Amino acid sequence: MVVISSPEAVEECFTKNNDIVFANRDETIAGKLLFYDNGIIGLSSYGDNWRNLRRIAAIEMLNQNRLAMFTSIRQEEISLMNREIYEEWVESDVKKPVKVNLRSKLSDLTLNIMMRMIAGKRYYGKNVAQKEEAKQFQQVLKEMVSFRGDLNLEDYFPIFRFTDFRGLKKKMVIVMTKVDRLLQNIVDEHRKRKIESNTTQKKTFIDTLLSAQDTEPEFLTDRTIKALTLSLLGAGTETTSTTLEWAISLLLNHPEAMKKAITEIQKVVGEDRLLEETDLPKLNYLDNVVSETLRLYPVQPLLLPHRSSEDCEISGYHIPKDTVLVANMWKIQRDPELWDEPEKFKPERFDGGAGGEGFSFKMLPFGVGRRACPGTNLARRVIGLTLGSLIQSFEFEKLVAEEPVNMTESSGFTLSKETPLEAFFFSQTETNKQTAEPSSPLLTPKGKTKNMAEEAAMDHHQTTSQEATVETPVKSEVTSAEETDVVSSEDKKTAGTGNVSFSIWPPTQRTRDAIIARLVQTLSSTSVLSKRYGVVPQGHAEAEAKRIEDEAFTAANPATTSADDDGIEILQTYSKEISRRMIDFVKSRSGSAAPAAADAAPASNEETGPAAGVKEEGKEDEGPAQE
Ligand code: HEM
Repeated sequence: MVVISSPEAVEECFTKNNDIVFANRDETIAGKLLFYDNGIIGLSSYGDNWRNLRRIAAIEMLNQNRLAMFTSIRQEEISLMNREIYEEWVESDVKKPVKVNLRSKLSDLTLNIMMRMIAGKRYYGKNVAQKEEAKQFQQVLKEMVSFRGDLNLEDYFPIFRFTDFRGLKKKMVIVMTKVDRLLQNIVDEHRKRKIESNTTQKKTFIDTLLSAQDTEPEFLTDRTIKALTLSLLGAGTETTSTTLEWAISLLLNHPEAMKKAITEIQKVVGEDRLLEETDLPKLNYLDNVVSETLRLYPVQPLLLPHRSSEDCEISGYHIPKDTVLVANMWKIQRDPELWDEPEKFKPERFDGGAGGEGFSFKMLPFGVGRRACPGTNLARRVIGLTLGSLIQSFEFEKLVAEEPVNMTESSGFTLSKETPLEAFFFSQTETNKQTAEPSSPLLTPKGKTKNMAEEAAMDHHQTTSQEATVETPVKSEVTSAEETDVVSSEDKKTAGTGNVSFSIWPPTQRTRDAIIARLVQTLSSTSVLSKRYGVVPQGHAEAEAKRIEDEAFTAANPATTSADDDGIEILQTYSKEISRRMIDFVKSRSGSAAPAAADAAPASNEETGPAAGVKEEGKEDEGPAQE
């Protein structure tokens, strides 16, 4: 094994021809038995299989366009986590901030984000639809993670290859059988839905892979799809949540930095809305905080082990084939020769960006070269957005005011905090807390609340062109109605068995006005709808928007629909009625025959499905979400 710990050596190993020489991975027993015979991206040997896996992951999931399509998932999940924290605080002792275990919250968050992007499923937190399946997933994941600390003697002493020391191999095979079954079920479920719905609509990562299966059947087998899923789940969740845990710990220990981050967010985003991903490029200090966290606490401090595929020379030394190469980035990123006050948390050192010339080969938390992390953009989006949203929505404090958060590092290949981070959270003053609304679904800065339709109306301002075809003013916030308990309006409280339940119908006048305003905007300014059917003059759009909303409100009222407990069905009807009327109006106005049905499909978040619009109403409006 060769360990390198200088930027010069890193450059020598991971550029030019040496980058190819060291592009192999070290094969392990765990990789063989738990990860499809080292068939996931991070463990696969350099060659066609690895190249294809990376290509597909990049094209179908990790490039900037695909990431932009999944923005709403990340924002929703972060909002849901914030809401959960908020509710815990509201439900706890009114006079105190609430103690929150951030490790588990952040871990749940990153798993939910990844699983929703991959398979449209959320398995953690309060709003879980498929509870039994979620339980199985959580259990299997726990079992997989439990192998992590195990040292496999077979990996180090070939003599043990043919034995099963401590029965570890057998246990791994059993766990892998469960993992495989679970993933196969998910793939089958997607395939079934694809056949039944007879649509080419591409939604989740697995959906796109199944479609691609038709064109690349030899490579994109079910096993490859499962291996890709496992690649991203394994590499993209804990890395991100652990970095977040370090970042929050550092901010708690550096109140002046926390203050600067808050001030920047207030300046750039303001106090009336929640931070969004599109704000991130303007939040330089927040970005510096993330970079400085990754410098001090790179989750993969030694990158992943690389293995040479042929003899080569490094710094004048002969390195034989099959040598394992480890790059000690932790050492380089704290080297006093390279960094001013290296042990200090100084986000300012990254003013001007961490990608600048001055940092090349001395700041590489994501690695470099052909085996570098392909998830860098996704990780930075999730970390920036989560960190910023938490800071913006809550005040948080250390458990013991006089003592710094314990920053002891755990042992092992991954650099995590030895003790899970817990902190006190609150979002307003004590007096406000007593009047806080427990139903608050989505927090706006520092605990102000906002109801879903308002959020939806706002959300559509940020909808990317890839996400939507036609914008509609109301949309469901989470995947399915079963999951949706997040909406509030008049907050009609009905005392239950000690719990409080809320109805989302009817919406407040403010909400209805927001929806009308959104409708006017959709009709009278440039949108996919107006591009196709023409822009409606402002005055006309205002009158029609009012009519459409009013008629939809009447049509959706419980007198004409079956009342449900929480109003979700009514809200969905309301949403559909608005969308239907809007489409009818623009079509009748253009006076033309209905255009190609697919082009007229109303907005639908890639996951939320038809709740947002007319999709269910009539075939003529059905069509694939455009990519
Ligand atoms: C803070 C978050 C993250 C950090 C610090 C990180 C860091 C790294 C590092 C150091 C490597 C190894 C590079 C090498 O061996 O030279 C790696 C590999 C990898 N990462 Fe990340 N990563 C993060 C998040 C993600 C995310 C979100 C994803 C995708 C969803 C991802 C997917 C991968 C994959 C697939 C590999 C294997 C690449 C290969 O072997 O070709 N990572 N990551």
